[in-house]
Amino acid sequence: MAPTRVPNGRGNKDSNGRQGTPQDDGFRVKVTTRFIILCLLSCTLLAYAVGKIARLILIDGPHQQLALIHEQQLSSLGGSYELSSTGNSRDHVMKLPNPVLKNKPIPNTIYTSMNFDTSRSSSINSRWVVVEESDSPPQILVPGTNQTCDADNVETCSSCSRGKEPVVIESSGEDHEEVHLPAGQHLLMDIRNVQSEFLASEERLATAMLDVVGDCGLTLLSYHCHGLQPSGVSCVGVLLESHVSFHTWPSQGVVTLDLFTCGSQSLLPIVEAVERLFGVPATSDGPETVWAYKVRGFGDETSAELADLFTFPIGTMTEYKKEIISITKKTDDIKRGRIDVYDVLRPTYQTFESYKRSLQNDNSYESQYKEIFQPDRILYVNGVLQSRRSAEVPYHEALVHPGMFAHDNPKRVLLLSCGGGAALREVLKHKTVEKVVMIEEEKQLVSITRELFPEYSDCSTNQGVASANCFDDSRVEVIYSDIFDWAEKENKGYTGDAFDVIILDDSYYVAGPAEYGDFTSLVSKMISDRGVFVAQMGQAPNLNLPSAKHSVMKNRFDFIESLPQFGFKSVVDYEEGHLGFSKPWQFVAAFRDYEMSRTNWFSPISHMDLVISQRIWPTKSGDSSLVHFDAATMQGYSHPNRASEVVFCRTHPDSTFCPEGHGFDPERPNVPATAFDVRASTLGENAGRGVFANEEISQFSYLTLDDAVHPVYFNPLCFDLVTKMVAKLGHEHKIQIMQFYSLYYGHVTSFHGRQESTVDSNRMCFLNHGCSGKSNLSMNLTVTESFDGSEIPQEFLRIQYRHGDEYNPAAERFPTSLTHSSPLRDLKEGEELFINYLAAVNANKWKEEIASLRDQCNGALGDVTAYEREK
Ligand SMILES: C[S@@+](CC[C@H](N)C(=O)[O-])C[C@H]1O[C@@H](n2cnc3c(N)ncnc32)[C@H](O)[C@@H]1O
Repeated sequence: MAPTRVPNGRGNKDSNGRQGTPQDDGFRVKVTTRFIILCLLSCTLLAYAVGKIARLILIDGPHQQLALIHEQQLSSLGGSYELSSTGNSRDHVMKLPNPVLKNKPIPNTIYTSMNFDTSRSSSINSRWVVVEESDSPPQILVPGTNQTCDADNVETCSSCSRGKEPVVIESSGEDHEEVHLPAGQHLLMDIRNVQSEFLASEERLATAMLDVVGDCGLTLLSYHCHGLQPSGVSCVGVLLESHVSFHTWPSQGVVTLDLFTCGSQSLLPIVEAVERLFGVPATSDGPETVWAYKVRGFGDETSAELADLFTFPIGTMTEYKKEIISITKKTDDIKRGRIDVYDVLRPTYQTFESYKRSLQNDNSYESQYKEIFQPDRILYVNGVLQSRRSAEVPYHEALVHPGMFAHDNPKRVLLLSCGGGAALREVLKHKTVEKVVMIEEEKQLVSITRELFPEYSDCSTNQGVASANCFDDSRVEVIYSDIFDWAEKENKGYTGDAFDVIILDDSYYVAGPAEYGDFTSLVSKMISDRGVFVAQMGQAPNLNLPSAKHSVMKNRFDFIESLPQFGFKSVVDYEEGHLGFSKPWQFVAAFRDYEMSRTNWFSPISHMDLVISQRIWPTKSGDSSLVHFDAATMQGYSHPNRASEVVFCRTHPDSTFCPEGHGFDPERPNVPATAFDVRASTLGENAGRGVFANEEISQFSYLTLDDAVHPVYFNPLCFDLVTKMVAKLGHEHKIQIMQFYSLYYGHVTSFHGRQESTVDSNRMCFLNHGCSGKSNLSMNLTVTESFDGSEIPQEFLRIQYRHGDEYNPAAERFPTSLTHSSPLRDLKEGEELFINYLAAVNANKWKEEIASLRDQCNGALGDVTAYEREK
C-alpha cells in the first residue's frame, strides 16, 4: 500500500523557502474503508492468536498437568474418575448425586453465590436440590440400622428427626413446640485409617454426605465440592438447618467433618452414622474416630448440657469414647432428668495405642495388666459425673469407712441415695453390721448400675457375706421411695429403730434446692444417741472461694454449720483427692457422741490399723479387703484442708482461731529456756516450786519455743490406758507417777474426744496458777477461781472450745498439743510467771476443779506438794 500524495491546502515551500505551486504539494494518504476493515480483521486475528497461545502456555498447560497428575493418582488408587478422550478435566464424567426432596415443598430461600477463579481446582462441582414426587410418605433411615421410618410422623419416629434425643422413658404427656432460639448443635468428627480411594472420590464422599443428611432427617439444599491438588477434597453442604462440611487427606487416610444444625435436638446419635458412612476402613484395623460435641449459640440449655458430661467426654476430642446408655425422663423433675453411661479412655493416663495393645495376648505389659488400660466407665446423672469405675473403690471407701470407724460398734446402718450398691459393699465389710436399710428414690438407677457396673455390688469375695451380690444379703433391705415420703407415710415421722451410722451420697438434699433443714431434722430423728452421720458434699472448697454468704455453695455451708443445732456434738469435714473427679471431694461427718467418735476419729495409726484388722472381714482370695483406705489414710482425714479453714474464716472472721491464724511470727522474740529459773514459789510453801524470769522479758515474746514444740502428749487412748493401769495396779504402783505427771503437770483437754494431756517438756511445766487474776501469761480472762456460779461462763467456754459448739475447721487445724504461752505485759527480772489454770480445766468437772483451785489459792496444800510430801 503506497502513500497517496495529496495537495497541501496551505501550499508547500521548496527547499529555498519559496512557496510552491499547488501542483508541487506532497503525497496525500487515502484511507479506504476496505483498508480499515482489513486492519481490524487482522488485529482481531492477531489478538486471538496471542490469547490462545498465552492460555495454552499459562492456564491450560498447568491445569492439564494438574488434572493429569490427579488422574494418575486416582488411577493408582483405583478410583472411578474418567477423563474424556480430549483429556480435558472439564469433561470429567462424575456421577455426583443430587440432593433430593421427596414429597417436601421446596424451601423458600434466596440463593447467592460468589466464586473466585476456581480454574486451578482439579474439579469443581455443585449440586442443587431436586424435587422427586412420590405417593408414599417420605422415609428416613433410623441411624445405625437399615430400617426406615415415617418422617412425616416424627412422634413415632423420634430417633430420626434431626438426630434422636436420648431414649425417653417417661413423658409428661404434654407436647411442647420448640421455640426457635438462636442456638444449635455442633458435631465435630475426625476419622483416620480411612480408605484413600474413598477420600479422593467426590462421588463417594458426596453420597456419604447425602446419606448422613438423610439419616438425620435434615434438608440439604446444595453442596459444593472442590477436588484439590495435589490431593484431597473439600465439600460444604448447605442445609436448611445450617451446614455440613468436610475435608479429606486421601494419602493420610483422614477426613475431618463438622455438622452444625440449628435447634435443640441432639446430634449425638449421628456419630455412629457418620462413622459408618465416612469411616470406610483402609485396613482390617478399621477406622479410628475422635469426636466432640458442643451445644452452641444462645439457647435454652438443659442442666445436663451445662454439666460435666458436655465438657468431658462429649465436648472433648478424646481418643476413645462410647455411649453405653443415655436415657431421659421428660418430667419437670430436674433432680433426675437424665442418666448417661460412657466408656472412655482417660486422656491423661491412657492412650488408644496402649488400650489396643492390652487387648492382644502378646505378653506385653499392657496385655498383662489389661484392667489398667481398659476404658473407664462413667455414670452421669443429669450430666453430672456421679461415679467412675476407675475410682469408685476409693470413693466409696472414703464415704463409708471413716464414719463407720468413728462408731465403736455400728450395727444398724442407713444408706441414703447410695443406690449403686458400692456403699453397701463397703458397709458389709464391717463385722459389726446386723442391718442395712437403703432408701433409694431411683429404682432405675439401681438396675442400671447393677447391670452396667456389676462390681459395685459384688460381695463374692467378702468372707462375711453369703451371697455373691451384696443386695441379696439377708441383712439388707432396699426401699424405693423418697426419703421424706418414706419417713412420713410409713413411719409417721420416723418411729423405727435408730441407726448407728447414716450415710448420704447425694448433695441434692444439702446443696440443692431442697430444704436441708427438713432433711437434717429427719436424720436427727433416725440416728441413735451415739450415731454418726456422713454426707458427701461435692467438690471441696478451694482457696479462692468467697465467704458462704456470697457463695453459690451457700446452702452447703449453711447445712454443715446447722448440724450442731440438730444434736450433733462435733462436726468435721474431710477431703479426698483420689476419687476420679477433677478436684478433691469433700465429706462431712457429724457425731452425736463427742468422746467416742472423736477419740476414734483421731486414734493413732497403729491403733487404727488394729481396729481395721479386727473389724473388717477378710477376702476369700486373701487380697486386702480395703484398697485405698487404711489407718494412714484415716489420719490424713483428721485435719480439714486449709482451704476449708480459709473459706470458713472468710465467713466467720471472728470465730475461734480465725483472727489468730496459725504459725509463728518471726518478728516476735523467742526467749530461751536459760532465761528462766525454777525455785520456791512466792505463793507460799504449800504451792511448791514456780518459774521466775532471770532477765527482762518483753510482752508477747514466745517462751522457750524450741522446747515447747516437743511436749509430752498423752492422747486419749494413752491417757485412758494410764488411768486403767493405775486403777488396776493401785496408787502405790510406780505407774502412778505417769498419771500424776500427766494430770498435775499437763494441760488436760478433750480436743480429740476423751481426756488427753499435754505436758511441757521444759521448765515451763512448773508454772503456777495466778490467783485472783494475777496471771501474767497466756490469755486474759476476767473469770477467776473465786467464781462460784454453777453455769460455766461463756468466756471460758469460748477458750475451752471443744469442737462441739460449732463447726470450725480453723480450730480443728490448731496444733492442740502445743501449750506455748506469751507474757501479757513486759516482765521484770526476778518476777514469777503465772498462767490462768482456768483456761485448761476440764469443762465436765468445772465445779470440782474451780473449787480445788479456790482452796489452793486460799493456802490449801497443793496437789504436787502433797504428793511429794507423801513420798
Ligand atoms: C503444774 S504444777 C506447778 C509446779 C508445782 N508448783 C511444783 O512445785 O512442781 C501444778 C501444781 O502446782 C501447785 N499450784 C499451782 N498453782 C498454785 C497456786 N496458785 N496455789 C497453790 N498451789 C499451786 C499445785 O500443787 C498444782 O497441782
